[in-house]
Amino acid sequence: MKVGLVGWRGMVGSVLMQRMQEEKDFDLIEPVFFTTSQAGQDAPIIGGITPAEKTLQDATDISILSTMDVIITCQGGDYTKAVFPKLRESGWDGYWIDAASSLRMADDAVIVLDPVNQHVIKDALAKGVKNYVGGNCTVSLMLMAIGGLFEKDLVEWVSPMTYQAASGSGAKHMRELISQMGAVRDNVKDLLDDPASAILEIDKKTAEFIRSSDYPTDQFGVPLAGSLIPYIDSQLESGQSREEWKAEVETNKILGTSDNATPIDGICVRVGAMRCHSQALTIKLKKDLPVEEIESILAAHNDWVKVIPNDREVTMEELTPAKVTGTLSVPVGRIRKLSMGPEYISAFTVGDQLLWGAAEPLRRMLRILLDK
Ligand SMILES: NC(=O)C1=CN([C@@H]2O[C@H](COP(=O)(O)OP(=O)(O)OC[C@H]3O[C@@H](n4cnc5c(N)ncnc54)[C@H](OP(=O)(O)O)[C@@H]3O)[C@@H](O)[C@H]2O)C=CC1
Ligand SMILES: N[C@@H](CC(=O)OP(=O)(O)O)C(=O)O
Repeated sequence: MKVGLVGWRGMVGSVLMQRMQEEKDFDLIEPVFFTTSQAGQDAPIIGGITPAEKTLQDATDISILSTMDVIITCQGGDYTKAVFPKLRESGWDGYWIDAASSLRMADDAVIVLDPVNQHVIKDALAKGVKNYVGGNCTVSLMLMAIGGLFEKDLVEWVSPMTYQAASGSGAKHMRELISQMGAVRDNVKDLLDDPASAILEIDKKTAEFIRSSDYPTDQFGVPLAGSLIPYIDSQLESGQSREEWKAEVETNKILGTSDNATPIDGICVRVGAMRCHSQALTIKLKKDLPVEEIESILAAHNDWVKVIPNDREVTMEELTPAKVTGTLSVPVGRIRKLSMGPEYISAFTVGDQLLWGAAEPLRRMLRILLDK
């Protein structure tokens, strides 16, 4: 299979390349590397495979793109909007696998997260659907964590309150978060070095610095380190942010449930984590189940979810971005009955936003096509 790779050197694309090497996907495909800015430069040798096309191909050239059996793009929504319609209009009938959100809600596209919706993907393939799009990171990570409850039709509604990492905004934002962290410390270094200095002086100097124009905020526009940003993506008429809107529409589409049957709504917040999104979930179940049964349903759902007992020490060790970052593990813990009633439970989950949140569902979709 000739597989065109677009966006492979970006942040999501690089994670995809890493995973494809680890899983030896390159042994099974004929890769062709595309670029929007470096056409003609040397193509990379990834996974020990020298590509047949030894130079980077122009990612806007419809005639070259249309010779691909599959195109995987992590290039972003603007690229998809500019190239995809022209490619289809040219008569190209290959498989389009995309990380961007632009095509997600289109009728002829499936949102892919195969540990959760393999049946939806298989049905779509049988019907000849050719467009497969990765879901929003918070949505995919929530479903990897509590997919078992949805599978057993136990969920009446969910309210996810998110703690989203800087990586969701892109590589430059990750760099800025670290710059902010370093700047905060540098600003009070002398006071920190002096054990006799007053904490309120350190605090005052820090607060003034974070609010000042000297604080590096070119990317986020406002402070993140030492603060947080309670708004992600654009503003909608409904009062939701676009990120919040995605929770309900994408979850229901992934699950193949019609008319947004399961309400899912909460507030999305950016925090100073690097690449792991966390979410505190309030879940109303359709019936009262013992916590042990809920835990075993969650644990049995897929190979990556890991139920963390609601114990202080284990939770502090296991249920954090610091622990999970760079791994495919999706721990879920803090599972307990809430005082609102026996059907109301809490849960807290963490997942790597670039792996299950972005690259991994795309990689696995390619594998599904290869195994077809
Ligand atoms: N960030 C995220 O968390 C998520 C992102 N996505 C989707 O993936 C898209 C891409 O995101 P992301 O990977 O963060 O974007 P990046 O900005 O890291 O990469 C996008 C493109 O920028 C170009 N580029 C220019 N300069 C550089 C450089 N110095 N290093 C690497 N690439 C460079 C590359 O294209 P070229 O080679 O053509 O110049 C690259 O493919 C998003 O727009 C979004 O649609 C989806 C889920 C999560
Ligand atoms: N919006 C997400 C990242 C992202 O790219 O989402 P989407 O794929 O839905 O555009 C975040 O900021 O964390």
